[in-house]
Amino acid sequence: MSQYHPKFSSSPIVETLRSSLKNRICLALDEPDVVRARSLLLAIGDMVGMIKVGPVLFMRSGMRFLEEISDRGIPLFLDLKWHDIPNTVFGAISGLSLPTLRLLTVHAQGGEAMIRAAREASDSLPGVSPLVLAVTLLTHLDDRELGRLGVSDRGAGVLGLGSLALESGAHGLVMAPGDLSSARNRFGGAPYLVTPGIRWEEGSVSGGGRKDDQVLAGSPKEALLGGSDLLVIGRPFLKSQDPKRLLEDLLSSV
Ligand SMILES: O=c1ccn([C@@H]2O[C@H](COP(=O)(O)O)[C@@H](O)[C@H]2O)c(=O)[nH]1
Repeated sequence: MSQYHPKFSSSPIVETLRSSLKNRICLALDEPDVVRARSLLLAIGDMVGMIKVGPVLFMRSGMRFLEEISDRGIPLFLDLKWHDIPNTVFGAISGLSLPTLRLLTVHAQGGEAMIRAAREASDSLPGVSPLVLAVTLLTHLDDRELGRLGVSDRGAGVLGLGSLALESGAHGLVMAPGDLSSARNRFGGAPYLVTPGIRWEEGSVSGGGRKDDQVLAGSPKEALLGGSDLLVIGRPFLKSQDPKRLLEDLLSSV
């Protein structure tokens, strides 16, 4: 029997985001060279559902590049994975002013008060409030590393952190493709579930058959079948000779 958690009922803001995105592909723009980042933005920015900016680009271009994406009307995911005391996280999020910002991240391990502060700050932003996503267990952590962090069972760790985060006000979670099915089984369809660690080898263009540091990589099909709302893909596009064709092949295969 499914252990669906009745507390997590569908929220209009999550449903609106689900129905408004062009597709479920999110380009992770982890490009240190701003000129190259811009050329990828111009090549495929209008074709993906969302663009994610994390510390790699943010440290080089600050808010400027985020504003550039937002000015183009592209849904934006700010992935700075805050993990700090509640007051600091509240202050960071409440300073945001990006009209197309739709997702932001905190670490679930920051705990209940921090996640509540993130949610409160996000709710108070003018315009459409971004969803607060909590990162459960990072996709590069193998069992040995998890053991050293005191986590003996990955699945239980993801579900435990996921429960904590959703009960504390997070709209959704970030997890590896292989963790999705048990999360959907436990939490139901309401939370917005995002999956990085996407790798594939299909069709005429390779989607980065190598896993890089993504120990828990899974294919786009696995992630979609597991119930992912958004597939976060970086290096396969960043390293591709023809990112537009790679994206077209991917979109036609899923
Ligand atoms: O557990 C996590 C959380 C976030 N990420 C981010 O997703 C992308 C993945 O990029 P690839 O190049 O496709 O591996 C990257 O921005 C990470 O910071 C993650 O990989 N795992």
